[in-house]
Amino acid sequence: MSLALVCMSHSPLLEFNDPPADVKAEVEDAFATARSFVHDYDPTLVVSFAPDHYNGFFYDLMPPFCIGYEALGVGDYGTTAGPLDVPTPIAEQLAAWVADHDLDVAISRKMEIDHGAIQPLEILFGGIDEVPTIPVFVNGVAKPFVKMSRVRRLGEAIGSFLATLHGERVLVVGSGGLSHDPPVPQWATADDAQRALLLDGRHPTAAARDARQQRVIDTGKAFAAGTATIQDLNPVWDRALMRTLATGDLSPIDAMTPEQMALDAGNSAHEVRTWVAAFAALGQAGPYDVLSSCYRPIREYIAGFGVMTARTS
Ligand SMILES: O=C(O)/C=C/c1cccc(O)c1O
Ligand SMILES: [Fe+2]
Repeated sequence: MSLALVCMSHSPLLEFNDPPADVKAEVEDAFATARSFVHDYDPTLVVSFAPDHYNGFFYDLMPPFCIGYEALGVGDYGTTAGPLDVPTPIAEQLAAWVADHDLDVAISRKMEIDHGAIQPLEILFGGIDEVPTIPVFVNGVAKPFVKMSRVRRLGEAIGSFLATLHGERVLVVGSGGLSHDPPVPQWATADDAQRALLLDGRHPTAAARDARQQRVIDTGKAFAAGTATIQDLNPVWDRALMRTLATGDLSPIDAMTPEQMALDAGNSAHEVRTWVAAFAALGQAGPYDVLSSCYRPIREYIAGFGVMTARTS
């Protein structure tokens, strides 16, 4: 049984802030390469590892991982709102398999997902319900964070299940990272209004959503102009991680700690957990080859921006 993988940074600023034309063209090329890879592979099932940014998961109940049995996009930053085509019986079997492999994963029969999960589906497939998709939430924003070894083990457990699905062509997607520090509030430093959002800010008014998003868009513009106070991108860290993922030996990642990751690469660098889970899943089908790999630090997007495709050898 073979598996295929696309890992990509996401940024809600793709449609709002423009980097220099050559950089934008490089990103478009990387997306086109990934699209063509996916088109040739022609997946029958997608498993999407993605974080959330306090649009679907809040501190009233924040799991480290959650498998969606049904899911819908919330429509932040102009992304598609509405239901995904989730194959519920397969998602249920997946959750049972993962539980049987000693991993404690939440499930949701109504998972609300944001740009983190929606953007790759739109970019790769042109829509959110084109191919049956099981969304797997991997917390990459809200402390506390589980160990990286736990993320690797989740990916391995999911990959070992996918390897049993004869007759399916499964694409695993990891969405997020790499180094970046967008102005997502942190509980410890949040004011009262921000804490209310972090606690249970589901379904904001359009005005509240616009205000929140405008702050991020403005920060991206200021970051590009050199006037933002957020932590800088770290291309050395990003490229090193991409090299490790490409080797097929993910064991060095177990030593990464959340504290050091945030210091080195920003508070949202934890989103790389999705890449680690996706590569760990891919590795369960045997050795793999990275077929394309592209990287640019892009301040306009507030993202160390990487796109990788890989496939079982
Ligand atoms: O508005 C948010 O919550 C997040 C914005 C953002 C900005 C840049 C890169 C990312 O991965 C983001 O999620
Ligand atoms: Fe993000």
